[in-house]
Amino acid sequence: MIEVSKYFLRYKKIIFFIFLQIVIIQVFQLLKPWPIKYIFDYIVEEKNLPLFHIDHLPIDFQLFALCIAFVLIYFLLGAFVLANNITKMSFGNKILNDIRIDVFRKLQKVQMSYFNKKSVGDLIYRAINDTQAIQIVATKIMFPLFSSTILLIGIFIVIFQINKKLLFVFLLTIPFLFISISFLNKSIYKISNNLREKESRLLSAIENYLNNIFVIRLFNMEDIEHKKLEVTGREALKSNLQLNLFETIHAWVVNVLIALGTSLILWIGVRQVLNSELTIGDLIIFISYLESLYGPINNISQSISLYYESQSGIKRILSLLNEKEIIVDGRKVIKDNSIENIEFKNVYFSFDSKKYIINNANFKILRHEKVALLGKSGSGKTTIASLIVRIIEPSIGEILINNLNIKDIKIKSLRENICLVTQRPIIFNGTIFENINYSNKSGTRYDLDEILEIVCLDSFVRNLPDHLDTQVGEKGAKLSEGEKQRISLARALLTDADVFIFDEATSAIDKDTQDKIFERIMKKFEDKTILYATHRLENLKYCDYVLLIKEGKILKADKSSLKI
Ligand SMILES: Nc1ncnc2c1ncn2[C@@H]1O[C@H](COP(=O)(O)OP(=O)(O)OP(=O)(O)O)[C@@H](O)[C@H]1O
Repeated sequence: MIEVSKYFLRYKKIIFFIFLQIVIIQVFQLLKPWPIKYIFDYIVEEKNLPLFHIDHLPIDFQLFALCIAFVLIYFLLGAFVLANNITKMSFGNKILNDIRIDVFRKLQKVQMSYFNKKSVGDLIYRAINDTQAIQIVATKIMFPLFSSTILLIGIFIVIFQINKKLLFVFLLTIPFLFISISFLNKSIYKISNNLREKESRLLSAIENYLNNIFVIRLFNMEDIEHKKLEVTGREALKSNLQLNLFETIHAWVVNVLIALGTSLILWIGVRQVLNSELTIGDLIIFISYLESLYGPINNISQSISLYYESQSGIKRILSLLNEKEIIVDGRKVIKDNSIENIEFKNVYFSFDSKKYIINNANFKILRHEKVALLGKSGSGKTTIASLIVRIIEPSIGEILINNLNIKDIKIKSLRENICLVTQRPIIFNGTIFENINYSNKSGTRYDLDEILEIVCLDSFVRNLPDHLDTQVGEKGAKLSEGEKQRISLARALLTDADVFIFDEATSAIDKDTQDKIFERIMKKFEDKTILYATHRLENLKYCDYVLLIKEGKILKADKSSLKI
């Protein structure tokens, strides 16, 4: 709870305002039956009201005033409840937003190995559902608990003034209520924990299904996949039913105990009225308070169950927010166009701390050099590229840029100056222009003609009816793999990076087009440092020398020594 409280403390003023509204609301709640009491005890008995020195006024007018007061109390109560709900909702949404932003920020910082351990479905569940647990603490636990406590105290004070004997009878039922509630809460906590895990598993299964729908069809796996989904869905449903069942039993036990207490109080109260120990007006107040008295107790019990339910969500969110294996940002900024060298010094890298993918890498790339990273599939080319832009970090050794440890450099500055084009192009749902212009933070609509020509997309775009404003579909569904790669390349070339890393960025493009693209890039970006990963020997003609990766070792090689 202490860790969660920082989200609340940011809104101290709003919280104070909400508490104030709650106090006013509870005062109106307590006032509700009083006009009726006065009508029965004074107007019906044709006595003058003791209130507000209005005993000289006619009885009709006093009755009218009490009727107006009755309506006014309900009107003002409703108005304050409305204002309170709006304030609570906006506060709850603010907290939810803050936590979600922190979750997304954290996801940007955690080591990539974190994503090996967690499925996307699980992460979506944490970001959407688990974050709501903290919102629930605020809106459905903290405030209802406060308002119920205030109302309970108010009711106890008033009833104590009216009739101590009845209050004592009522108080007897409370321990039974709480004992049974805490017993049921334990079961609810266990089931809700289980339900969260199952629902997160179901979300992962659905996400997996939707992502792989193409392969599922190709291999006629529909029936098997549907069965898997059915089993996961059934498990989630079972937990959901269990939770529902326990919540219903919970409400049942509470209601029976409430009925028991109420009948006891009525039994004694009515007899007191018959013996003239209690006025009818007081009994009306009493019965009315009884109804609202059990409301707060019920609220408190529900808040306790919700507290237990929300614990598992909060735990899951905190485990993500407290994840220790993060990439810590550096402080030093690289000036634009100033990268003189990139050096690997005794670098080892392993995804699982067992086998080193990169095994004592030592090399230095100098300014303006064009370097090919050559290696078989799975040899570690992407790993080297990811290390340079600090998507992952060396297990041992150092990477230096301008003789500065990469860990000391601000990540933003690093990635502004070194641009990586990934092997698998990442395309967003939007237009071609939006996809290419993504890297342009200024928002101005650049003239893309030159870039389009370099990546051989000019005639393709020209022939489209909507040209650059053509929608590409979800993940670029309306484009070929080669077109996606060229859009991804264009996006990178639009940046003002000092170093470009192309990780097999043209692997899906035909040889002639690829040659044209390479030639144009090398000419246009002659003054840039370029590292490109490839497993095709014919691509070596554009480099000054080759870094050859074999079994995790990296050797510098002359391209003429390799058979092209
Ligand atoms: N997230 C990961 N977790 C565990 N192992 C991984 C992960 N990503 C890659 N690997 C392993 O690391 C090794 C190097 O992978 P990498 O992607 O760097 O190779 P590559 O040379 O780029 O291959 P390709 O030419 O096929 O793209 C491979 O054996 C791969 O199985």
